[in-house]
Amino acid sequence: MAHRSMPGELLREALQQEKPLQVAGVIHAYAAMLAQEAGFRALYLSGAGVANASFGLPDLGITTQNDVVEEVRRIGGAVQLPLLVDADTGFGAAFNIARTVRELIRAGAAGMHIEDQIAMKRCGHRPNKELVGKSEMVDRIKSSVDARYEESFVIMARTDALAEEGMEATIERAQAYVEAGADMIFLEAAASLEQYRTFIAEVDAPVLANMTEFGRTPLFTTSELAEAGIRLALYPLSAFRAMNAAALQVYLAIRKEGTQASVLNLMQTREQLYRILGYYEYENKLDQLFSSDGGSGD
Ligand SMILES: C[C@](O)(C(=O)O)[C@H](CC(=O)O)C(=O)O
Ligand SMILES: [Mg+2]
Repeated sequence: MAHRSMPGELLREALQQEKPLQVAGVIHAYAAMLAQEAGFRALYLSGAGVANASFGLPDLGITTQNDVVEEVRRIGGAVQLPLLVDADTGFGAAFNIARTVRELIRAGAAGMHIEDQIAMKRCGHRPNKELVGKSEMVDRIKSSVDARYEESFVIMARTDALAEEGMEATIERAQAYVEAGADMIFLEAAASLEQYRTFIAEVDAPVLANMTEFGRTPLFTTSELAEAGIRLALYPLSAFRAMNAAALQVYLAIRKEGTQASVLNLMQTREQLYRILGYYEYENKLDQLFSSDGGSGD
């Protein structure tokens, strides 16, 4: 039987094909289909996205392991692309973290990132983040690596230390995380390309840069990031923010004008929606299987 690549293998392959690998945030299954249509090789499920979009909650460590795993399953049912998953602080202590890893693998994720904030976490681009000590984070990584029964599953360690502790301490942390088995490092909230360069020179693992909008990190281009040595460029909520702005405009227009005529240009057409869903193939299948002459006769 032909070997079918595991999601983790697909993510690792994609990392070789594109430098930096652009990773598109998708808040749900249909967004994943849109990102696939646009040609991305890797997708991302944002913790903020799950909290904000699916639950109307802020990104403060309120959603659960199961909330995230459920979303991973749905996305995996819609697309084949490898999915990197935001596991926040791992959803508990050592055994919970181990279960997070196993459940994510079972749900079809390609990898996850786990961060060094305390469980009552905040968005990485907000002030007053609080971190666990280096050794506690090392324990989180060890629990993750130990629980990984599919070896290609990517365990990425995210450090939020830069804003709180400065570059030297951040590098020390990242080195310890790699030593503990992290495959890749997510350097959160860097403020300049120079910071990426300094960090990458000292850390022996592929580094991800978070290009989230309206945060601490300027919106660097892929060529700027490539030049600085960045291997993954993340756009966690870009499409979500755009969807939200468009949706609000549509709601306001309908309410104010009594018709949606003026905002049709903001909308995807029925034809576009159906094409990306593969709707027509389903319809053909219906016709083929259940056409009126060969049917049950009702
Ligand atoms: C990447 C992130 O962890 C997320 O959940 O998407 C957020 C993104 C954001 O709030 O802009 C983060 O950077 O903490
Ligand atoms: Mg997050």
